[in-house]
Amino acid sequence: MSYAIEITDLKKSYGNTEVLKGISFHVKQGEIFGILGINGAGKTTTLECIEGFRKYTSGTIKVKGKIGIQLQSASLPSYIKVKEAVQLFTKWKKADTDTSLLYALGINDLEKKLYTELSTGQKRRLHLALALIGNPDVLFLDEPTAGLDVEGRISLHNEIRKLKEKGTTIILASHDMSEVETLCNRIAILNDGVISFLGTTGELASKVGKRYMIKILSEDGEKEYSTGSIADSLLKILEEYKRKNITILDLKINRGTLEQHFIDIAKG
Ligand SMILES: Nc1ncnc2c1ncn2[C@@H]1O[C@H](COP(=O)(O)OP(=O)(O)OP(=O)(O)O)[C@@H](O)[C@H]1O
Repeated sequence: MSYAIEITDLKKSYGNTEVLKGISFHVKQGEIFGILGINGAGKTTTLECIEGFRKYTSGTIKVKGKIGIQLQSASLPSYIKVKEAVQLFTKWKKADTDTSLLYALGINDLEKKLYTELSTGQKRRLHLALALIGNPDVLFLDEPTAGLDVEGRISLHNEIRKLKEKGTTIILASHDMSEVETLCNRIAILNDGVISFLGTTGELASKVGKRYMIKILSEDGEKEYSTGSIADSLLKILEEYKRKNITILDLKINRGTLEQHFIDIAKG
């Protein structure tokens, strides 16, 4: 198996605070790998160490091939034109001048606009286009669709999938489980400086599949019950409502979502 990224026992401290306490994982060539965690879990720190932007305390990091990094918002000057940003990155990466990326990402008609005039979605697309200049083998995305509406997210997700189909290895950080579920082959969930889950989203889903959520809306308000056995629990719950003479207005049963399981794991 060929790996694009290999991380072994990576540790990073800011002052006396150890944020990464020895994490190890590898990313296979051509896969989309997701790093998940709640705010402050260390996702950006991990990405920046791998990208080479941040010094780490110890451990080893190996990355194969050319890398492309999607900028965070506010990384570009407000008054740079889209065209100028593209030219700057093309020169910096010693790449061929090529506007097909702008066409592919649907932002070709924005060339004369100033960065500050772009919408959040347009900025994200520009950041992706800039990261793709020079045709990277490994692409780093940090919260690639943060702040986008549903349509914007779906459309950017499609672009990311197309890149995977072309063979680009993608590592992305997100706290959005649904984004990761739809895009990633494998994920690592960071919690308290260590990886608390490493595997496929399918493996995570099979754990979740064993639990169900029963949601009951009554004249007393809404209550949620988590159970592994619908029949036993539902019977007990309904008997309880009958005994207390509380009217049930609505009842829903859902399979536990990956989101709920992620929150359980991410918060330890
Ligand atoms: N430059 C820095 N100096 C000191 N502490 C920092 C620095 N950057 C990050 N931290 C701390 O390290 C921890 C991890 O931060 P990081 O940004 O990597 O988390 P994250 O998972 O990406 O969070 P978010 O989802 O909020 O972006 C946080 O507690 C943060 O306060």
